[in-house]
Amino acid sequence: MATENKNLSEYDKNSIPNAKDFRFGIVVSEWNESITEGLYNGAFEALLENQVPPQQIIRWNVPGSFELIYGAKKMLQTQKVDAVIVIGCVIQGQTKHFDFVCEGVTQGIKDLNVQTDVPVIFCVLTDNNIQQSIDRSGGIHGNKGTEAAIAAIKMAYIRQQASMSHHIDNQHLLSSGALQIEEGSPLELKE
Ligand SMILES: Nc1c(NC[C@H](O)[C@H](O)[C@H](O)CO)[nH]c(=O)[nH]c1=O
Ligand SMILES: CC(=O)[C@@H](O)COP(=O)(O)O
Repeated sequence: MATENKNLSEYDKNSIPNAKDFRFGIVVSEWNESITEGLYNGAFEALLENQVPPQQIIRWNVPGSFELIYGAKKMLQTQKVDAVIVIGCVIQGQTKHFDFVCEGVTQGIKDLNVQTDVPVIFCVLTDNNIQQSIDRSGGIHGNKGTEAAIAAIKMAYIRQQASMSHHIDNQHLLSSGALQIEEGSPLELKE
């Protein structure tokens, strides 16, 4: 379904896990600032609406969308967060630079999702013109920042559940004797 057939800001509030204990990082590109600020506001408000305290939301700015990769990587390395949202707006110019920036950011953020344990949500508009960006950052098609915040909550919850099930599996295996960990082993569970 294309964006023009859905509102990016609409979501079923009953389907959203409780997010009050999650911490979120948001890395925001300064290129096309009027658009990225609108996307950030959509994301920030959606997190607040789902009980995330503002003090649990960390914002960093980077020069452009290509720097979202490094910014997200350093946030993951230095901050205790349950998900990161990267926000950018790339608009077609006169040259092929658009293609390289879009492809580079897409692949870079994909790589972070593969290589690290914390989900990184892709909130980067890749538009033909500024009107398309306006329409998707609080305009007629809603706000992609809102969509990204909801995705971040859902992915943080999936990460939390996966971690808990892994721990339960270990406990079950230990209690059943199927898994034996030598004393002093780095795998030894500390109570
Ligand atoms: N043209 C756009 C850019 N270009 C800048 C790059 O993202 C990058 O900052 C530069 O190449 C230095 O590494 N960035 C956007 O976010 N949006 C654009 O439309
Ligand atoms: C995505 C870009 O870097 C692009 O907007 C820059 O414009 P131009 O291709 O005209 O240099």
